[in-house]
Amino acid sequence: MANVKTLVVTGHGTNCERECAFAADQAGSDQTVIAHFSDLTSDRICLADYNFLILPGGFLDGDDLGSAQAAALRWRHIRTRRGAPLMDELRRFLDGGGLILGICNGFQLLVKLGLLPALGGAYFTRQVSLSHNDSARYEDRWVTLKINSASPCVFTRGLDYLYVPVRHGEGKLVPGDETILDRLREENLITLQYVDPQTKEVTQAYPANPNGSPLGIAGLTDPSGRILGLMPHPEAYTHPTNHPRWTRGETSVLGTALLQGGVDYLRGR
Ligand SMILES: NC(=O)CC[C@H](N)C(=O)O
Repeated sequence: MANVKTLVVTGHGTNCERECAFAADQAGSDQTVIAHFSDLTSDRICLADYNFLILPGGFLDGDDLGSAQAAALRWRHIRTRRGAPLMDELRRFLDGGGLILGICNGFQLLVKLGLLPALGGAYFTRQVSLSHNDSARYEDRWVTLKINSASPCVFTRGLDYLYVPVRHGEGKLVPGDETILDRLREENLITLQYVDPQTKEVTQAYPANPNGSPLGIAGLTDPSGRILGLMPHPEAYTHPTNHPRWTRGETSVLGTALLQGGVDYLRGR
């Protein structure tokens, strides 16, 4: 039974690292560390010592050049103090069976690094982007999500619907070419979709879909199912009283369930 060692990477404008670490602990992570990005490059922190990497939400580099765009370049081109490219460590982390969860700004980083969706196993090749919401506004409210049970994603096993908050300005998925949406469907890499809260039908219509993402795409996985990126914030729903209508007795599956799925997978359950 593997110990779950979680690394939450912060710095350069992230703002959800403490919530993410709290949710990881709640999901049963044995060891959870919040580290600045520079700790990775100064070799104070080594990715190889962890098996669960969380890229939290926030405003990396102030969303200048587009959300997570500069951060993706930083990850892609920086070397650690020992001289090795950080990307080599990330590759080894994935080859070694590590899990990655990217939330909101973290999801934006994963697509801009080309780690999601990795259609056809083409990792580190950018195939989609996340860009400005159709509303041209920052959207900050709760949404209903449907989970695709046919997806290989290890985080969402056993879940059907989630009710969680979104807070983003750039959440609309933009495919790199006209074949991508079909391929995402065929390879079952669409893990989470916005649905109408009444009919539970997948929707591209505002406001149930906060950004106009095609096919209601709210979250994607990779072919291994060990990487999940999503625009909504599961780590913001860790207690029943986070639910906007808890005083009326309303409740639902906590967002923590997603992190729990990752922890259970690492434990071999
Ligand atoms: N909460 C977030 O992570 C927001 C991500 C990004 N800054 C956006 O507005 O789209």
